[in-house]
Amino acid sequence: MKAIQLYYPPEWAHCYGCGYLNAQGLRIETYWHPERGESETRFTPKPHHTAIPGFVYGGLLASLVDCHSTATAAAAKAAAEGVSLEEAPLRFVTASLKVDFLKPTPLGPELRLVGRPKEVKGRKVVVETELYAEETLTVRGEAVLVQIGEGFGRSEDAPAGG
Ligand SMILES: CCCCCCCCCCCC(=O)SCCNC(=O)CCNC(=O)[C@H](O)C(C)(C)COP(=O)(O)OP(=O)(O)OC[C@H]1O[C@@H](n2cnc3c(N)ncnc32)[C@H](O)[C@@H]1OP(=O)(O)O
Repeated sequence: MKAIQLYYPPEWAHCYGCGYLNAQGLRIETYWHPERGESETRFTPKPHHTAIPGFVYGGLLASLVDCHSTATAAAAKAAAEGVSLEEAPLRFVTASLKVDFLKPTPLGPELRLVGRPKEVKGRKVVVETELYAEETLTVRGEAVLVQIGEGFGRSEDAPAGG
């Protein structure tokens, strides 16, 4: 199975969280499981991703939820449209990101994010994510992702980062 991010065309592959062309980035890989209607990302934080010793920095966890959600949105929209990402790479950016830190996330174990599309409507997809450290749910996220066109980032409305 090919990670959703690997379908991104090169011009969309520089993102700090999910761009395969960003050597300094997290380069997360998300997989879509059509039989479950869910996505999954696995990531093992490094020692420098520390918040307080022994626990993962929350900003990193938010980044994981963010980029996991954009990938989930692309796969969910493609599934809803009955197209493959190969033939129609769909481009989503994050409009809104909500992250609840339910418990401290231990630094060391591989983390597992499970995403489910809650709404697929027009250009908008809402994705719910659960993040587990081993079997413990430590973070819950909800993101609103909006599909964009080729001209995104080339106008005066371009975002400052991302
Ligand atoms: C395979 C290749 C992939 C390649 C993808 C690789 C990219 C990876 C990106 C990684 C994630 C990031 O960090 S992205 C970077 C951070 N994000 C950004 O910079 C985005 C900055 N914001 C924007 O450019 C804009 O606000 C947009 C594009 C998000 C939305 O503006 P718009 O295009 O005018 O959309 P608009 O018509 O107003 O809204 C469309 C729908 O979304 C809803 N909506 C819009 N904003 C919000 C919001 N903040 N909270 C809730 N809902 C919202 C609206 O109510 C509407 O729903 P309804 O009425 O239809 O129900």
